[in-house]
Amino acid sequence: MALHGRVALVTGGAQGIGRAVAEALLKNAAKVALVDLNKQVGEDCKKILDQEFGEGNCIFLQCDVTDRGKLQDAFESTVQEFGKLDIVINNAGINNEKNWEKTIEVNLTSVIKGTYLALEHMSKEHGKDGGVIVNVSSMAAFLHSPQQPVYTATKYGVIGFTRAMADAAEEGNYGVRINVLCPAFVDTPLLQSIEQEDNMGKFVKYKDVFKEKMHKFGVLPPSLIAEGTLRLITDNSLNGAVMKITCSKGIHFHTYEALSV
Ligand SMILES: NC(=O)c1ccc[n+]([C@@H]2O[C@H](COP(=O)([O-])OP(=O)(O)OC[C@H]3O[C@@H](n4cnc5c(N)ncnc54)[C@H](O)[C@@H]3O)[C@@H](O)[C@H]2O)c1
Ligand SMILES: CCCCC[C@H](O)/C=C/[C@H]1C=CC(=O)[C@@H]1CCCCCCC(=O)O
Repeated sequence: MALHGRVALVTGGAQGIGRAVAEALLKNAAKVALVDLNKQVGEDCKKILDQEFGEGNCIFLQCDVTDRGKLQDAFESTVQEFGKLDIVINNAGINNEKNWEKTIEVNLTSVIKGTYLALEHMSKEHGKDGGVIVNVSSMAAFLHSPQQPVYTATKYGVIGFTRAMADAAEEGNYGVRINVLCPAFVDTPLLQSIEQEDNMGKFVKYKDVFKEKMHKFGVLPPSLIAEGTLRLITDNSLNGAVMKITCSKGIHFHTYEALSV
């Protein structure tokens, strides 16, 4: 899929990985809806992106992705503003082992909601023209994190759901490709949450262990994650792909043994 003139919705788009993806999309002449809970950061981000890429190419929609109605409104506002929807990046995520139910709501349940809403607006089964969905998981789904058991579970879940939905989309001829992104540590504000007892709960005592892992494995720039995301969007051969991004191997793909059925 070429990006020029395409319309993308990015959840968690106000900062971090989501903002980097939004910038990369705008650089390639796509239109972007930044969907984020944080009003101030989101409005500031939009102002900067408008200055860099011109007005009319980006909107900010304050929305809690766990609120199904608000998320549906954000999808509808995006189509109302730009006339269509081609790309959805379900990126919003949190790290909270104390309020772990919230972590499941944001990191997994809302990715499922966002995927189904994306299909309502892009799938041929709904009379639309097709598109691409990228769901954001983590390398925590491959090198599980004893300091983040529920975060780890949500990221495993995003991979399983996305791979199953990609097969469903192919079998059902939705015209939509669905891929999953698994970055290692990335230099964003999310990493600061490992210091907070409010986020880590009883696991905060292991924060030095976590920092040692960050030192060992390295920390990626958000721009590299954006590069990988654009590849998942533009490479029409990719559906059900599990992209890993690490300091040691860069952008690469996880392969699964074919089940002998
Ligand atoms: N930073 C990393 O090391 C890393 C590594 C692998 C995967 N990830 C994943 O990448 C995604 C983005 O993480 P990040 O590092 O950019 O984090 P971040 O905290 O910098 O940005 C996340 C954004 O999501 C928004 N958000 C949080 N909850 C929301 C909600 N309920 N509704 C709407 N928006 C909400 C926040 O306001 C924020 O702007 C997450 O899914 C995260 O799990 C991050
Ligand atoms: C504080 C919240 C931020 C969480 C960010 C991210 O989702 C976490 C990933 C790490 C969690 C445990 C790991 O080992 C994961 C990192 C594994 C890195 C593996 C690299 C392997 C390699 O380089 O070959």
